[in-house]
Amino acid sequence: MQADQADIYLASNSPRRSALLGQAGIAFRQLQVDVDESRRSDEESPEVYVLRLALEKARAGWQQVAGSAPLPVLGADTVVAVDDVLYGKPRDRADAIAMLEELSGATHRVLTGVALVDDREATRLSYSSVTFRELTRQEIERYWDSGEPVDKAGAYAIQGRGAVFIEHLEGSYSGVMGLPLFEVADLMEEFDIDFRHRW
Ligand SMILES: Cc1cn([C@H]2C[C@H](O)[C@@H](COP(=O)(O)OP(=O)(O)OP(=O)(O)O)O2)c(=O)[nH]c1=O
Repeated sequence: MQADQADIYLASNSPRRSALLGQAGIAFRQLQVDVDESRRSDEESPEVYVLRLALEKARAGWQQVAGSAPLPVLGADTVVAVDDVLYGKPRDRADAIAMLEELSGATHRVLTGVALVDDREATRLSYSSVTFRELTRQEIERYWDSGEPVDKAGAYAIQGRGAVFIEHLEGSYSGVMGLPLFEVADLMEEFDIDFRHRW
């Protein structure tokens, strides 16, 4: 797609985020950005952290395109949180198994920050509450072996096999999957970007 036919840039390598934007009928071009995803300290709350990262990704994208074909840039970041402990993508098998054992039979939060940046900057936060049924150790190990958890915050995918663990969801399905479409549409409206003419 040509930049001049797109509504926005998406500063993300996540295939889930691309799929969700496409689902809403938003035309976009993808940008590769690289930002430091480390948390500043334990005092940085999950909410502040995801919004900061979403903004940093969108700003990094805007720096790439501002001089040439300037369309607003969308960035997003997703974490799973249990109290103030954050679970991002698992480092390895042991990390994923520990995360899933923590999520088993309990309720956790999924936070996704989204940011839209050009000369302006705006952010939205999506907050969901997800309850897992009890998982057995064998089930967790099989799930890891399926390959699905590897690049997902909290080591599961609501859009995949992980759906069978979810007893209850309160919030936003697309937000848990990585890009909350209600909030994205709201940001687009704030920037006066009309994507619905394509519907
Ligand atoms: C909880 C959950 C997360 N995820 C994914 C969404 C995100 O891609 C990933 C969280 O990692 P992020 O660091 O938010 O994003 P990313 O590194 O994959 O992509 P980028 O920074 O380039 O935009 O977890 C799912 O796909 N399904 C789920 O149910």
